Formats: sequence, structure tokens, C-alpha cells
Amino acid sequence: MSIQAHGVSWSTAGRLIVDDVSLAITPGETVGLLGPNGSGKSSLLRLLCGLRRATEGVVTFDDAPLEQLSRREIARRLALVEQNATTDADVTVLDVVRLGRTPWRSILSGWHEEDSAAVEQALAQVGMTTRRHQSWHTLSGGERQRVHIARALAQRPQELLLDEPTNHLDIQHQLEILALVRRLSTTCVMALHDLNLAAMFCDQLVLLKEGRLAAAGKPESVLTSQRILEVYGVETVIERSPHHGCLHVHYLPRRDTSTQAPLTPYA
Ligand SMILES: Nc1ncnc2c1ncn2[C@@H]1O[C@H](COP(=O)(O)OP(=O)(O)OP(=O)(O)O)[C@@H](O)[C@H]1O
Repeated sequence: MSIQAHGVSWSTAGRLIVDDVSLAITPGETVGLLGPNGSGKSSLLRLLCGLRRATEGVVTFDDAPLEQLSRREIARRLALVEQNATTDADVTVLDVVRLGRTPWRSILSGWHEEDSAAVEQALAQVGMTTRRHQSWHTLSGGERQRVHIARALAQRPQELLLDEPTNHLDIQHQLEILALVRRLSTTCVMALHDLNLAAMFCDQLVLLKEGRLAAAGKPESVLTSQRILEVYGVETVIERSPHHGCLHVHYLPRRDTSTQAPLTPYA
């Protein structure tokens, strides 16, 4: 297994945020982390990469407890793309992507051909090659997101954790970034809100409800109408799309239970 969580819990300020979560992520898989707002997705991602220390349970990488790995070992093998990460420094796109090479360099080592190749490939993968000299502060939200992903890709990690990577992206770029993530041989775990995109681009899904694991497995076993109703309180009809072959979730308007009125449009 690549990453495993064994009965992981995290509490803060007397509140249990992540509650006894166990999961096993197979190398090379793309895993979607789903759940309503506040269900603990970001917190679990932070526990998986060691930014938070579990109050109970253990996270392992290739069966080694996370605590036994040095910061450098973790930084080399794992990259995290957080939501809304920003900087006050006056840096260019290239500067940000080059930061992805930091774990591979020491104070004494120079900048190598391999570092340049990784940076160029990452810029090309997110379609930002021609923007390399643009100031970070002048980028749109979606462009910043793509540059963050390029920084993570330049790191050439074994595991890539992404917190809502499609946030700020228009639909074309959402599809492009998720297709890119899916194509990578890197193990990817990403928090997502869009159930349809999760069904299209993930091998496995992990669904959280109030910090607990509600379901985990292939999209077909996790995304059922009954479960979506239990976890999100939303009625759905789920079918296999005749267009792309993946599950498609249709969200149904709320029924007016007081009048038993038929389904009405959201508007
Ligand atoms: N450092 C903290 N101190 C106090 N509460 C926290 C802290 N970090 C997270 N929480 C709380 O834990 C809960 C889970 O937060 P988290 O960000 O993990 O959820 P999420 O599923 O990623 O949510 P969203 O979909 O809205 O991004 C929230 O209620 C949040 O307010």
C-alpha cells in the first residue's frame, strides 16, 4: 500500500474533527475524497501528509509510520496542493514552480539539468509555459491554481495530495487538470465537491460524513442515491452516462412536503 490510515482521529479545541478513519491507498490510484462542507476532508489530507499529527491512530507510507520518516523524506515523496495558498513575495510563475525542486536540492548543490527538465515539463503539463515570467500577483485564481499544481508536479512526488484542485477553474480547465491527474502514474488523493467529476476521474472514492468514513470503494459502490441522501440530504437519480460510460448523478429539486407539490425547478 502507498498511504494507509489506521484508525486515525484528530481533535482540536475539544472537538473531534476526524473520527476513527481507516483507509488504504494503492500505488498509482487516483482517489477522490468527498463529503459535505466541514466533513473533515482538508483535515484528513493534512493528517495523511503529516502537517497534522493524529491524536489517535497511525498514518503509514509503504508500511512505515509517518513519524519515522524524516521531513526531507516526506518532502521528496509527497506533494500537497492546498486551497488558496498564496504569498506576499514578489515572485514569478517560474519562481513558484522552481520551488517544487527544493526537497531535491541541498545548500551546496547547484541547479541541474534534471531540475530544469522537471520544471519545464510541469509548466507544459498545466499549460503555463508561456506565462513563466508573469508575476504571481497578476495571475487569476484559476491560473494560480494551475501554477500550484505545476509546483507540485515539478517535485516529481510519489504521492500527490490535492485539496479541491478544481476550485477557481472554469469547466475546460477542471476537465484538463483532472485528466492530467488521472494520467499521472503518481498516487493521487484529492478532495472534490463535484460528484460527477469524481465519478469520471477517480478509481476509488472515500466519502466522509461528520469526520467519519461513510463509504469507500469504487464509484459504483460509493455513489448510491440512498447514501447521497444520507450524507448530503439531497435526492438524486444516478445512471451510467451513455456518453462517457461513467456514473452520472442527477440532483432532484426538493419536494415541498407540506403540500405534496410535485417537483419544482430550483428557481
Ligand atoms: N484548526 C482548527 N481549529 C478548529 N476547528 C477546525 C480547525 N481545522 C478544522 N476545523 C473544523 O473542522 C471541521 C472540518 O474542517 P475541514 O476543513 O477539514 O472540512 P472540509 O470537509 O475540508 O470542508 P470544506 O468542504 O468546507 O472545505 C470544520 O468544522 C472546521 O471548522
